[in-house]
Amino acid sequence: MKIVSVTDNQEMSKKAAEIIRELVLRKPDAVLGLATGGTPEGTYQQLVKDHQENGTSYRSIRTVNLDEYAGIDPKDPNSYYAYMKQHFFDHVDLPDGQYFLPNGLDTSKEACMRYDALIDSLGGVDLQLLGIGRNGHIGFNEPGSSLTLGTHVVKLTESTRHANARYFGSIEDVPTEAVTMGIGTILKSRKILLIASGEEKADALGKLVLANRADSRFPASALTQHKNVIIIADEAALSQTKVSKD
Ligand SMILES: O=P(O)(O)OC[C@H]1O[C@](O)(CO)[C@@H](O)[C@@H]1O
Repeated sequence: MKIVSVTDNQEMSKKAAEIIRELVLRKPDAVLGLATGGTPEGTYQQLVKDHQENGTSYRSIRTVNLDEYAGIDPKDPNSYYAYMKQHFFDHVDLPDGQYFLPNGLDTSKEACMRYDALIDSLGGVDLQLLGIGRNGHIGFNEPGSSLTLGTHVVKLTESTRHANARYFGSIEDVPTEAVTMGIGTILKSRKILLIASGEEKADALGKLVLANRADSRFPASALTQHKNVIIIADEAALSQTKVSKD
């Protein structure tokens, strides 16, 4: 795992966007694995700015998202589909029909298998963007998740529901389940870019940097099994590690 230490969220977002942009320029039909949550918002802002200023094109790019809440209509403003439209899809020239998310309204085993088959049919993910949960979740793979599964339905932990309640009216409105790419799916990506910002991620980052084997109690540790992982984290997120700014 390569760790890049940056000053703050803005520098993290710029560096992450630069890596994505380089791939899009080098491979205009690349498959991008995308993430939601607070952390990647700045990265999408940078990519949109670059598209508007420099014309970087997404015409032939395909994207697949990590996860979606179960039971939430894509039209619901709290869906990850709506998040992606709001932060990225509606502001670049990525054609409709070239972006995919798990379907929160069809959580059947068949639908999950179809999502993995779709990713395979696109040729696999070139670059998977990841955030990290305070408890070490990646995608919505909570502690205790199998480290080999494909896309599947998960029960969200109360800590994740509370962390994400800021987007909902109240904790009662936060779904209890989600559909997520499994860690098996994530590890198939050719490259993984994990971003982390802020003190609330310091504990998780501290554990991740020290991890030397995959342990299902801390799902992000599965990244130790992948040969091409880059972590971009700011000083606050790295405050419990010995990694210092380059
Ligand atoms: O960036 P945030 O909002 O802290 O979320 C961290 C992670 O949690 C999730 O939103 C799921 O809870 C992931 O999609 C994300 O990577």
